Amino acid sequence: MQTVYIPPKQKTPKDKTSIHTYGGGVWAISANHGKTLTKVVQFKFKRSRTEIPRTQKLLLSPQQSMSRLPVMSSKRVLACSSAENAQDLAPAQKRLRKDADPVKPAATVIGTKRPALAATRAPLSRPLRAAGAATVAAAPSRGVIKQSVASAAAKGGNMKQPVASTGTKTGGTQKRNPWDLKGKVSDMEDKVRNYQMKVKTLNQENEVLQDSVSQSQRKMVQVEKELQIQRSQIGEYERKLQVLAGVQDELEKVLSDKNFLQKELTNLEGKYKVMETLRDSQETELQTLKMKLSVQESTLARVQANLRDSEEEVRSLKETVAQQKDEIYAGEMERRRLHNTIQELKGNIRVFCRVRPLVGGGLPKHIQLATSDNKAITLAKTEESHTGKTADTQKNYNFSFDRVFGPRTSQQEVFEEISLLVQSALDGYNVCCFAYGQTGSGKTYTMEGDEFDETRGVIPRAVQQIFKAAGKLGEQGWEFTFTASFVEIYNETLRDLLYTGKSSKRPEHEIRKTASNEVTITNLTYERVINEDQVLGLIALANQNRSTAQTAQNDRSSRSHSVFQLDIEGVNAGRDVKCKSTLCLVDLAGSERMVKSQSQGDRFKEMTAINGSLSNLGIVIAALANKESYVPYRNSKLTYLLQGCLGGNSKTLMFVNIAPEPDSFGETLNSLRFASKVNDCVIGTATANKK
Ligand SMILES: Nc1ncnc2c1ncn2[C@@H]1O[C@H](COP(=O)(O)OP(=O)(O)OP(=O)(O)O)[C@@H](O)[C@H]1O
Repeated sequence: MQTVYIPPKQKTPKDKTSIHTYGGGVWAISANHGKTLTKVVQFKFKRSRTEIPRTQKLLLSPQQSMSRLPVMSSKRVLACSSAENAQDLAPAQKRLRKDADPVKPAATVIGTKRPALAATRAPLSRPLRAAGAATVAAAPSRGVIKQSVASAAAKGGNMKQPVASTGTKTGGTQKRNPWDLKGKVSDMEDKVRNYQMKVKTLNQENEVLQDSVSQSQRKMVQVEKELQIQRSQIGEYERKLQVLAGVQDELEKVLSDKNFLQKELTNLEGKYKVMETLRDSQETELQTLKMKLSVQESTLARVQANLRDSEEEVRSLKETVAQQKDEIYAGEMERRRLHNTIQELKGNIRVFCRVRPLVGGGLPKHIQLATSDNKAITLAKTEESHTGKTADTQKNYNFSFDRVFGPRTSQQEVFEEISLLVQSALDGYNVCCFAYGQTGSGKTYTMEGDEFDETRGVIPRAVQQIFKAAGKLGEQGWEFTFTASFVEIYNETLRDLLYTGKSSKRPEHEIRKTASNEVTITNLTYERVINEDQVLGLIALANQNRSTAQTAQNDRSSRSHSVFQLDIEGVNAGRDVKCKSTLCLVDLAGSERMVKSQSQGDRFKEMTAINGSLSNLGIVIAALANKESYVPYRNSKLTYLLQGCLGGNSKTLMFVNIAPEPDSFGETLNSLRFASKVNDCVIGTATANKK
């Protein structure tokens, strides 16, 4: 007989080691997840009075323990199949430890010489109570386990109480006498049978528990799968949560925007109300305006009807105007024709005589002007008797001219007589007006005059008339261009009076005739002018430039001819008519004789040139009057320059200016004689330069 038990003093260590039976062995499994598995087997055989003297303690790994499990026949065994099983059973062990007393991990093996007693391998997971009652750690059902344990405990309790077949009883069990070995053997055999039945029962329970464990494992696998699914779902939920967090942020932003928009909406609503009010007022105003508009439209309709009538009237008037323009043009042409006829009747070369007033006013006795008309002048000379015995004789020199102006004749009256000639210049006729007379006789006064309006001479007044008449002709479709030049002839040398460059670089000039037989001067300034002021400016410039060489009698201007020319070109595009003419205004040099001036040197040269040019002027005029085949224009610069204005295609006016002083009698007589010769000339009929 042998008895296996765990001594009460061997407590389960507080290091959470649990005790299990397996394979007929008793196992102490530490709490480190079964990695350290201690096999505790304690056999205590009581053979007669012999006691197994020593306790055997084995420390094995789970694998070793599995391969070296001892065989236990009818002993209580604590076992563990493997570390893995130990891990699986750990939670149940914890529960068991709460109920069971701690079991000392060490096991004492009694009777190691009888391992065959544990031949039947016990099923896994059968923890035992320290007091001998076994507890199954990995029981699938707590109730089952407890029941089994209770049963085992009850049986264990019986196990601890040896049955005495013979002998005295101790505690209800008959105690056999020491010598009753047979009885003892019988008791032991009973015990063995009990244990075998118990083992059988335990094996059955163990199978049930294994089934339960495998079910639990399957469930656990399923639970793990579910756990995995739930984890993945959790992951999915977390992702969704993140998305939802983003959505929440968006939502917050949207809410913020919404609040902002709400405020904006509130503001806009306020503005909208204001606009509505404004709209209402504007609608009212619009209605008023519509009413006004309808009134205006009706008015407009009336006005448009009136306008149509007016347009019709305007068309009619335009036709009338055009007709009248034609009539005006025809009248203008007729006026020109008549004007030209009158000029021709008056003679294409006319002579006006003008007597300068005396310094103190009045008229000297030797100059007598006709009172009947203004065309005669008598120069009377009283000749004293050489013997003194006879009375003084008076010799009269009578001259008649186209017009004689007395000393009181104003500049305006003088100009009125020549204004018709100036008009001819715009009609396309060449017009030449020159002043002849001795120095100081009033030539410059007649041609240029003074600065003031009343005393202005022929040139400024002619220029004024030209531009005024050109403006009026513009209404009839005429467009004019004017080109001015101012040249001085001194000692038969041409000088540009409009020159503005350095005097050292003053160019020389020559008179040339163009292919169209027009006279032109090389290197001369031809200034395009568009109004009267420009021309007056040029005249002022010319006066500045004019040479003023002083002499005993007068300045140089007296001994030079100044020629102002205004070239006029007119175009009437509507009637396809052009005209071209030149207005030539000449202030001749003084015509006094050399004897009187007692000229010497340069003065003599000057006078020779002057007399030459003036006498040549008379010769040319006479040649023209006599219709000679050869007219010596080129004998002097003056006649050469005035060739275009003196020919048959021009209207010429000569002023003969006479000084009233008695000592100028001779020069006056000479001037009047010269003028009378010119006046007797009848130059051919002038024709307008029209194309
Ligand atoms: N009709 C006039 N009424 C008033 N003063 C006049 C008249 N004619 C000439 N005079 C004056 O007589 C003076 C001499 O006249 P002006 O200079 O015109 O003579 P001129 O013939 O041009 O002399 P020159 O040949 O030297 O140029 C000037 O002071 C001028 O103002």
